[in-house]
Amino acid sequence: MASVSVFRGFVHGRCVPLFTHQSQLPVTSILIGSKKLAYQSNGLRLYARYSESQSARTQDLFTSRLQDSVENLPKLVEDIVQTSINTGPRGALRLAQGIQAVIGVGGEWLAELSQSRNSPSGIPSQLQLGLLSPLYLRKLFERLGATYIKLGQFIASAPTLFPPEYVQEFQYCFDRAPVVPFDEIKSILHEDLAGPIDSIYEYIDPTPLASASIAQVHAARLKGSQADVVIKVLKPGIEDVLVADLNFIYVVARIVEFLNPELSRASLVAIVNDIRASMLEEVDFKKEAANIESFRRYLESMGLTRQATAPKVYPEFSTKRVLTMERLYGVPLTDLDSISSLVSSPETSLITALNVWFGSLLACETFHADVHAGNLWLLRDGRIGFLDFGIVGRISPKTWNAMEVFLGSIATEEYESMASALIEMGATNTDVDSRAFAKDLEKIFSSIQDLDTEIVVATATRRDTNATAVSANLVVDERQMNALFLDVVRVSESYGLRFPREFALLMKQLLYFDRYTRLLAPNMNMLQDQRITIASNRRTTNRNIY
Ligand SMILES: Nc1ncnc2c1ncn2[C@@H]1O[C@H](COP(=O)(O)OP(=O)(O)OP(=O)(O)O)[C@@H](O)[C@H]1O
Repeated sequence: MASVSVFRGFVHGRCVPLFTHQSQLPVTSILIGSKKLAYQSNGLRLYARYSESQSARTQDLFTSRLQDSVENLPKLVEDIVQTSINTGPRGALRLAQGIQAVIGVGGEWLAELSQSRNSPSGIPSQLQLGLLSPLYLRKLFERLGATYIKLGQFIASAPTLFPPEYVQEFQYCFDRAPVVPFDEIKSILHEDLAGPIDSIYEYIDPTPLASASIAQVHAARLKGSQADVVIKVLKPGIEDVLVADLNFIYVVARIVEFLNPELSRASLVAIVNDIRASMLEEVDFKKEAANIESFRRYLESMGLTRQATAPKVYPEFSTKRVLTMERLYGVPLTDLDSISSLVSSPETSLITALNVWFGSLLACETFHADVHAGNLWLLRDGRIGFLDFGIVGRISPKTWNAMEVFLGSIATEEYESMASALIEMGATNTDVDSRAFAKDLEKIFSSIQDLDTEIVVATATRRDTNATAVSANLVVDERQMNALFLDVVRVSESYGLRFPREFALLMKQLLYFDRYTRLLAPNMNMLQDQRITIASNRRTTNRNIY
């Protein structure tokens, strides 16, 4: 029977040659002498070199790891083959582009290196790690395009997960992406829209309003109604690039998780799968148009159109790659100076934004799941403008009920209800010891006393009575807040809980809103303020009444 060599891998930190061959033997593990261990399962046999000096416990661990590996190997191979088939020829093209990018940035690094060799101060630290140093890795990501720029943005916004020098350097990934020439944009419009472009648009500004990683946005005016619009155009070839890159990243994650099963606890593959699914949704503007429409319907049905809006979509001039929508005029919610010149109370605007967004969690089919400052504006007419519905989440009433209890319990420090809310949300078949879980959560939250905090004191004077009210609020460093939530997730996972994607999406939005609160209403507590309609208020109100 012929054996097929698969690859060399690491099992429990030791390099082992892995290979398979056909066999019909039942599942067994055999230690062959002191040097070799064989394990047979599912018609596969796997050998590993092994040393006598290992302790019995390590041998057991080793055998069980090996057993897992063998069981997972056929699925891994099948997955890799299937993913390669799905990727098709674009995989080869992307590989060539990848090599070109590495050669390009590698060349820059070599040139700088040879220059600094002659300098008396020696080789600067930013060159020492080669292409893995923050500067060159960021340059490489930029050359590799959309997917990696998005990954770069992820690194830049996750200071708790990545070293500060990388977080700092990858902030540049939020800058403008390379501009697609207007002629290419015009030819996409020409291909996608029914009828000549001049018969639809009176005018299109050839200089883009924005050039992001996936799309480019141009200001325009419609022919008949003379309405000011923007045209969001998907950058050419972006879908192929995303499919090839995300499939590649998925395969790498699968292999890494196979070689180091410890990582499966951090659900590496699940994270990559989530990123893959949400990024591929973003490249279909028909979906984005449908999300905007459902948000507008929500505003209409709740009577909120005077407080907030999302751009009206022109479906007759929109396709999968082109989105024509009403142009909004406003400033990001973080531009405090401009906001103060538009409204007398930035705090009221923030409360409106929070109420509209919290309300959408249940009353709208989807919720906006990317409320970074570029997507949340204060409009010139004082309304809140929600832009960019590329990433949305859906939350079931059951998850939201549990989420309400969770948020309420943060404010009231009730760890038993926090534990049962998390158990409710995190799908698991195993019985969770909720008391022990509550104790662990309490430990995490009691560490909040060790966080760097700052007390913000605000005063307000009533004109009629001249009475002055003083309020104080504890402000916790944003990074530490992030770390706190990660700790909650980590400890929950150690109890076998797996949270739905919505949980992470919701937490991320809360962190954005937390940032806006610090800026626009530093003396307000988002989770406890009576003017904001979320669970914790209702719970507190009820408790006060009864
Ligand atoms: N309806 C609109 N009115 C005015 N400006 C708009 C409108 N839609 C988009 N823009 C401008 O274009 C920019 C990019 O748009 P959008 O966020 O929808 O694209 P994106 O590709 O999803 O960007 P990113 O990936 O950075 O979130 C916005 O930040 C805004 O400046």
